[in-house]
Amino acid sequence: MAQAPSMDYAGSVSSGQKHLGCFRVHTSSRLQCTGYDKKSRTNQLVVRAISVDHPQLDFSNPNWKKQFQEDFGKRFSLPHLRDVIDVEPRPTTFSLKSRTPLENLNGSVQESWNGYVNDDDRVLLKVIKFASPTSAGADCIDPDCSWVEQWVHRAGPRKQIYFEPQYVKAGIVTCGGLCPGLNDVIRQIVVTLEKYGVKNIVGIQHGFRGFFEHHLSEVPLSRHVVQNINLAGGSFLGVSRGGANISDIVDSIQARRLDMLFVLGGNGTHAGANAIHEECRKRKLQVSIVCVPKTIDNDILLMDKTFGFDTAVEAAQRAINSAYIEAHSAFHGIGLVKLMGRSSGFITMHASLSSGQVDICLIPEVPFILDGPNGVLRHLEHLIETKGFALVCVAEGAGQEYLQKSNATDASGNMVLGDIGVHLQQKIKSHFKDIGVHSDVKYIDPTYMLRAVRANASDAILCTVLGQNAVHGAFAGFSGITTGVCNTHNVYLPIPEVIKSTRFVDPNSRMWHRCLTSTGQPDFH
Ligand SMILES: Nc1ncnc2c1ncn2[C@@H]1O[C@H](COP(=O)(O)OP(=O)(O)OP(=O)(O)O)[C@@H](O)[C@H]1O
Ligand SMILES: O=P(O)(O)OC[C@H]1O[C@](O)(CO)[C@@H](O)[C@@H]1O
Ligand SMILES: [Mg+2]
Repeated sequence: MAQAPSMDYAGSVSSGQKHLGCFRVHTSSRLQCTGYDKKSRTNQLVVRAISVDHPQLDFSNPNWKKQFQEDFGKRFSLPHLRDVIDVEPRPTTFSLKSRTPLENLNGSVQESWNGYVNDDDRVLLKVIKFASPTSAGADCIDPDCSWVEQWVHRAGPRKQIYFEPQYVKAGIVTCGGLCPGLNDVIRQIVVTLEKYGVKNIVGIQHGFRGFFEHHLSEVPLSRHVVQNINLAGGSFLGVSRGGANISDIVDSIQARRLDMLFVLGGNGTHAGANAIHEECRKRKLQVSIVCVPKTIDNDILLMDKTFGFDTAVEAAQRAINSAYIEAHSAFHGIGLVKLMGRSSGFITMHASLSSGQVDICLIPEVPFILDGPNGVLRHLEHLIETKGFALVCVAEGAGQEYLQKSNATDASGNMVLGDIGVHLQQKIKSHFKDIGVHSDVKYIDPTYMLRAVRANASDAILCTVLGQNAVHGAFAGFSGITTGVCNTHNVYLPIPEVIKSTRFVDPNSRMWHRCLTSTGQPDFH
């Protein structure tokens, strides 16, 4: 039997006269809160959409919103070099007019229009006002789902910078697994640095290992070197997992005399980059550490999407369409496709939605049972009976409770998963054999084909924006930040806020409901 998502006690909230006990649901970033119901004399589920960040807020206090916003402002304020060292700003060298910065032809300073981002510019993080915690996808702070503005910092070039470009040495490193668009981001970082006037740009090879494995030398980078690297997939600098000894890395940063480090990676890389930033602060180094989130899994909090995701979804279409053709042409054909997504089902959900051919979409966030009248296998029987074939799309992290746990981890400490695709294939085959119905199961696992391709057009644009904004963030003196897109606008976020947890598909969201509408699948529990 598949288990319901596990829950931990996460504190209590007060709402009016009610005192609610709240539990964190492990597959979501929400809390479920229960309160005593006088009528039934039992604890009842009162609300299931309170943000996990503030279970301690007293909502009966009329000032709670102010308190929340103050705290939010602190959490999302961007760490800056001047917080720990004396650094003076200077006028930017990043010219939007390809002429002397901030000057007209006659030499007078141009005040009216400048095209730079003001340090006080903000972007609204949440844009829906949910009328009730029961609204689809509701993400509430208090049990009444009150509207509270949550502002984050806008990304982009500032008028004032904190480095003298001609003396800057900048490094770029790509960590974790591959992702379409890595080369596009590297390229944009290099050309933007050059636009500021930076001449010393180097690539660190094979992730964090490149900092201390001596045979991995620095790769000099320039517009000329990176000109065409976006035409191929992979990483021009190489990637790796593991090998993040923070103190050694910071020693290496000092020895190399790096002033800026651009770190491209997922959750693990962001944790590493933040630790590097903290160590640099401790040593009072004038070094900016800026991340660009990279993951086909789209599992980074707060962002609309990460680069590479769209391309991976597109690459998955070939596998899904092939499985469909095979299943459709075979007698009682069942196509089964397993797609990447260690703990989040975004690729599988979006690929299923995009193809429109999938009958059953299985993701880690939504538990399912295989056997019994409500199970996946019974529904497959129904599909074979009614339409003669079926197509299943499963995320690699789904249904792990059905598989033997090995407790093995990769070099970065990520859990090595069991193969749900092979398990499902065997279960489906033996089920149809047992009930005496012919079936022809065709299993496709495209694995790395999803991420070893070059970025598609929309990801290439996203990479361009992110790469450029990363450089603007470093020159603006921020460190320990990452850059992303929130509600279509470009922002800087402090790293700890995006790695509080993995981002999951919300089973109460409209997108998951759309997927269910499209597949027509029932609840498998
Ligand atoms: N908590 C952590 N603290 C410091 N460093 C970490 C942490 N977790 C992972 N790292 C380091 O970050 C690098 C990348 O981590 P990981 O292999 O998990 O990839 P990732 O960035 O999460 O990307 P992907 O989406 O491909 O998994 C590795 O060198 C790893 O050692
Ligand atoms: O085999 P590797 O390189 O460790 O990468 C596998 C993992 O990388 C991811 O694509 C994330 O980048 C996961 O979906 C997958 O489990
Ligand atoms: Mg990871």
